[in-house]
Amino acid sequence: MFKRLPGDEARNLVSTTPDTAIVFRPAVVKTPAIITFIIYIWRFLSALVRATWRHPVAVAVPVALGVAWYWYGWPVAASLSGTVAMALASWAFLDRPSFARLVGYRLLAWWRLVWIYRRHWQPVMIVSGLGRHIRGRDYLPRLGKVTCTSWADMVTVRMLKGQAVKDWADRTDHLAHGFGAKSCRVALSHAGRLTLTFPRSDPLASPLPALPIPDEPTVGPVEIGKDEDGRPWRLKVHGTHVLVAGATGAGKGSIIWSVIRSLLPAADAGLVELWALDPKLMELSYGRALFGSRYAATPEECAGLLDEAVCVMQKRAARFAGLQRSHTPTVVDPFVLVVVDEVAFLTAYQSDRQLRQRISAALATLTTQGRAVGVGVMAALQDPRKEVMNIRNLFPDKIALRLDESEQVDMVLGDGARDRGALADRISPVPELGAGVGYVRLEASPEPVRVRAAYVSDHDIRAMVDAYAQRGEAA
Ligand SMILES: Nc1ncnc2c1ncn2[C@@H]1O[C@H](COP(=O)(O)OP(=O)(O)OP(=O)(O)O)[C@@H](O)[C@H]1O
Repeated sequence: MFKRLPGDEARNLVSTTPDTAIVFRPAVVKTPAIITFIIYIWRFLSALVRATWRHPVAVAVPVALGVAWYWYGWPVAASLSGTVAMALASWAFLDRPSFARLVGYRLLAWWRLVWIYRRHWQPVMIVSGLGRHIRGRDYLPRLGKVTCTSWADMVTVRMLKGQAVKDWADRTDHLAHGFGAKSCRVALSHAGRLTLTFPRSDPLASPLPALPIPDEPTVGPVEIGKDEDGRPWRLKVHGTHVLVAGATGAGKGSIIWSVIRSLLPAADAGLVELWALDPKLMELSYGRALFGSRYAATPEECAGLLDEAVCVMQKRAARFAGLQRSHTPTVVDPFVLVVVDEVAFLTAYQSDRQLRQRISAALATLTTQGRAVGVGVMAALQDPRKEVMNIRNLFPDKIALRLDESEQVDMVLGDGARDRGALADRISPVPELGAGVGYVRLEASPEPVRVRAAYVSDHDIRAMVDAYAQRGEAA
């Protein structure tokens, strides 16, 4: 026997099917044909005005050709279109970047809007659960503008009322596959509006050679690679602390060495001091001469060097107190960058408990108080779990290179970073494709940015040592 549910009787009473006792017929109000006609004409005219307003050139070209055909016949129209096509082809040939910016990417964006996004919008939204089909009506998020760059499509979307960014972030896989892309990133642009980024190609797929050493001493954001838009990746090291996390072979060394490389002229001019802690005795020992006496490898030496850095910091803080609130690098008070390779060797894997506590306390002191007085820490580590690195949140700026597990991404970059598209666990383990590739999340911006560090080879490091260690000795 089926259980009778409350309301079953009412369902039989109020029914639209003719075999039940009481037949309920909803009133049908017929809309006069003229009103429907006016609505369609209105929609057509407003779409026409909108298209002319938004795409004046795209509308003017076919209209001009149509007018030429009508008034002067098809040969004139054909030769006119030939001339326009030739002019565009020569423009593309002579100045590709400006042609791509002003014509190419706009045409591509229009084509992809029509052929990819508008065509698949309804099924992708319904199947992914971002749209609803209720009583024969579709309620879909509004597809906005599509903009193309050299590597990706940026699609603006107006969310349905009541939707949250997380609803979209949870469905990036559905969106990517639905629109034929490898991945999708979600960013909030305004209240209720999102920008979805669908990469078409990977501009960071090939390794970058080491960047030239700057001509002028610079402590400001240093150029160490490229971001996904093809712009130089400039990392701020003065006035912050940077944590670099990545599995073995992820390319942590390329970030450390690219930063050191770009600070060399400033170090040479006395505006920067590079202090190196190299408990693995692998990475930094290669350029040991660049650090002079500020190089430590054994845990005891590392603890000593960190204590020294805390001392410098505290003396400066005492001198600056009440006089200045931020640090400007000078020869008297240079910016001190403490570089720590594999910090977990000193904090988690260190068997001597007292030494471990001393090192952790020094690192915590530097990362909480150092940046205002010109002492920064840049630490690299493989395993970002809290048990291994309990002070990871004290680093304002974080970089996640290739990681082994998806949960580690948020551990490094902060909550929600993976949902926003920082897929560090999906970076290729093949060094040519993925080493040095990562996501940066800066203190000032919650959006993770995909980047690739330039590769500083052993040969480059030797050349750096030859050029700058000798100068340091001579000075
Ligand atoms: N930016 C880069 N671009 C291209 N290839 C790179 C880059 N960085 C590193 N590689 C390649 O990847 C290999 C591993 O790099 P690296 O030793 O720096 O990784 P790591 O993260 O420091 O690893 P580990 O923690 O084991 O020391 C290098 O030998 C090099 O061939």
